[in-house]
Amino acid sequence: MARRLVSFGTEGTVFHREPARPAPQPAMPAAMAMAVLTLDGVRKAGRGEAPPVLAGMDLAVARGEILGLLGPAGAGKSAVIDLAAGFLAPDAGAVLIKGERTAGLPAWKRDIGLVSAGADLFPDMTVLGNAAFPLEARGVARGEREERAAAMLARWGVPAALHPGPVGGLAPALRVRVALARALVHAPALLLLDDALGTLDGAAREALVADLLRVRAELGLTVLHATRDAALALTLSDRVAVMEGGRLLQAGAPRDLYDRPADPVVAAMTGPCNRLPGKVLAVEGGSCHVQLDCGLEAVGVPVAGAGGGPARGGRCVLLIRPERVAVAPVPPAEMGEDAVAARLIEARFAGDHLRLRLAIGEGAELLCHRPAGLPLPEPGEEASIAWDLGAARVHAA
Ligand SMILES: Nc1ncnc2c1ncn2[C@@H]1O[C@H](COP(=O)(O)OP(=O)(O)OP(=O)(O)O)[C@@H](O)[C@H]1O
Repeated sequence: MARRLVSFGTEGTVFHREPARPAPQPAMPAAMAMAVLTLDGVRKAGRGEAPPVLAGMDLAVARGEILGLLGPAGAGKSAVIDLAAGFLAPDAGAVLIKGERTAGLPAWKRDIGLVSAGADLFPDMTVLGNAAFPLEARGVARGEREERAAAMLARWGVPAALHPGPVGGLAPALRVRVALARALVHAPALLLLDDALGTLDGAAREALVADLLRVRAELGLTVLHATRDAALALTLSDRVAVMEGGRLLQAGAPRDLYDRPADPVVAAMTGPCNRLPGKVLAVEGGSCHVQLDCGLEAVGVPVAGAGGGPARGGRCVLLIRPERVAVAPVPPAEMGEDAVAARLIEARFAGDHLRLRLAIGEGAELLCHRPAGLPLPEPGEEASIAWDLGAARVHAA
């Protein structure tokens, strides 16, 4: 029998070949001129028959902002970093740093610092030598550069005096810290991080995220960081830009992206999400009534995507995050008017929460995250589920 799921009470400096008088450039829009980094309609073709690396990318990183580039392998995140760093040239469009076009400007003349995956330190140099290198390349005298490098290393919790030898044997977390000190010692306008925290996990990663946020506040950094890790992107960033296949899918504040993804792909990339396919019965007053393929009837918020919103009679998909599904070890009538029968398939302990797999309707499965310690049904036992109307979002399929 069709049931209805609706609201429930859960809740280096060399000058060369530059023209004496630069050619006049078209006027920049104000927002572009104020951004530290701008990608303006950047295209980059793939190799041979491969699809484009970037298919018309617009992106702006504002001064003082931490912008996370989030996407799967091959999305084009490193390409964006490499374009900003000057390791890659666009086929069309423009890359601007502090409002200045960068075409032809080599990497070492750009006002940037870069930490790539694996940190890429000079293995035979000391910690201090590595951190001081950008100043040495800029002709800063030895005494001053070592003083500045030591101060920057201390900011990252690496006292140079404690690490007098070559960096070759340093632990991964220390390597990343030295690489960060090296990237920032010359006070660049933009810090580029290409999966810089990818070699770290657990406490080491947590500590580095905390230090990045602290140093950002101390120095007023502007950061563009690329990662495949949704949790890291959401935690570290003021804004996240979600990419796939060389395109920007959606950019926004972490909370907005997570709670209001523009489409199911962004929803899946930003965290675990249940997808229940169905057919639209009606769209009225900000609600979308859906006949789910599993036989249940449900209501969610209709979402207007790039191709339009859900329309009566059309196929759709209802999305709901696992933590927005309430579960009770009681029959639906006891849980509430809009609760629906469910059966617990499996409960797995995940530290700060339990991961429940529940069977609903005919052949559908729902993932649910619940804080440990709440009363839950045993596997195989009858149970009930419900969710708030606003937690379910309906997209046209
Ligand atoms: N110089 C280049 N010219 C043409 N294609 C390239 C170039 N560099 C990389 N690519 C291709 O561009 C695509 C995007 O690669 P990119 O490294 O930017 O992805 P990514 O999102 O950073 O992935 P990952 O998370 O694995 O690092 C890949 O298919 C890659 O093979």
